[in-house]
Amino acid sequence: MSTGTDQDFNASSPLSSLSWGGDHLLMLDQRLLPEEIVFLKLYTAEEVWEGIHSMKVRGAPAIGIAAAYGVVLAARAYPGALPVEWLEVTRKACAYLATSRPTAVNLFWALDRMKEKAGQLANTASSIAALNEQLLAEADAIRAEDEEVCRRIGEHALPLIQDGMGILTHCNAGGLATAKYGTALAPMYLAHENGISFKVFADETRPVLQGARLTAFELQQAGIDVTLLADNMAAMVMSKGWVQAVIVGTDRIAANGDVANKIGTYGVAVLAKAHGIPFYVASPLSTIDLSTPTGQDIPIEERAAEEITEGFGKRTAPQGVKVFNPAFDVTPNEYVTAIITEKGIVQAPYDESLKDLFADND
Ligand SMILES: CSC[C@H]1O[C@H](OP(=O)(O)O)[C@H](O)[C@@H]1O
Repeated sequence: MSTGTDQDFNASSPLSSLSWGGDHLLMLDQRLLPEEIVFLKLYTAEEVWEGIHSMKVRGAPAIGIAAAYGVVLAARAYPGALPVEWLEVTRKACAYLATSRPTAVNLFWALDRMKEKAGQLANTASSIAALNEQLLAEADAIRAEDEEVCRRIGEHALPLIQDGMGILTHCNAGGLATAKYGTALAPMYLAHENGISFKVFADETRPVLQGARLTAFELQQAGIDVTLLADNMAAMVMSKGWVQAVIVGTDRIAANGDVANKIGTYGVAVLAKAHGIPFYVASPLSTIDLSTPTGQDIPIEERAAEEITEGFGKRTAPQGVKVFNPAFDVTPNEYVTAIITEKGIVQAPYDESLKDLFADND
């Protein structure tokens, strides 16, 4: 396990995906990027559920943060004065928001934390208004902690980026997927701020095009050299010697180090291994799920056929054709060179090194 420096950095996504507006959650509609920048004011847990499910907000940490504020909105809507009823409202909101998407463990991690906090608060002799203020403070803390966690991931990963390197990434694990900085993109922002010269190759990441629409957008805005690739081009750029490292994010890491991430990541990992290129996964501890034994136990979301048959705004496949649209795949741990966390970089054997990360949390 390595230890990072205490550098700070300001660069990140040019836009914040989520912020609290006093009585609403302000959510950037990421489905409209990069052409349109539209912020939505959400006033109910139902609107937050829909924002997560339809991917207006996406990215494991951002999904967890949005859900936390969704619980706050539900609690604030309780009209009564009984803490026991208030607690029931918050618990129902947590269960409801947990149905919005199945794979990113940050959603359940954040909701479990909000549920635990609500349980603690309901046992105090506070007014409902005070309970709501303290529950909001917990959602704010989840957001603020994620920002610090991503910054630390950037610091620990910084030594992996040297002058002249080419780095390939898949999907979007940038500031838009988190509170700020991102996970996989955090070291890229920090390296750029430190004057390191490197190139990024961003897979467009079909079918929702998070790489083209979000990663290319974020990095271009930050002045980072980014080249957009169709997903079937990764092998060629690796064969040309243009890529010296792959850095991706993740939605859930199982206890054995298997990594669930955006569909297509597994293929990139196999290609990286075939070309002798290190494959790094940037992950907050909140995305590591020791209660899930292996990658085969991770629920993989399947999304609507239209994301594939009409993803570019026009039909590109025959009516009635069968479609398989898994939103994630699982990269077996043997393809993972190292996992970069806010506590440092860990390597195999992951069933031990991941457990050690949580040892001093007990
Ligand atoms: C920093 S988490 C980013 C992670 O989430 C993305 O999935 P989605 O856009 O469907 O929420 C993708 O797997 C990214 O690697």
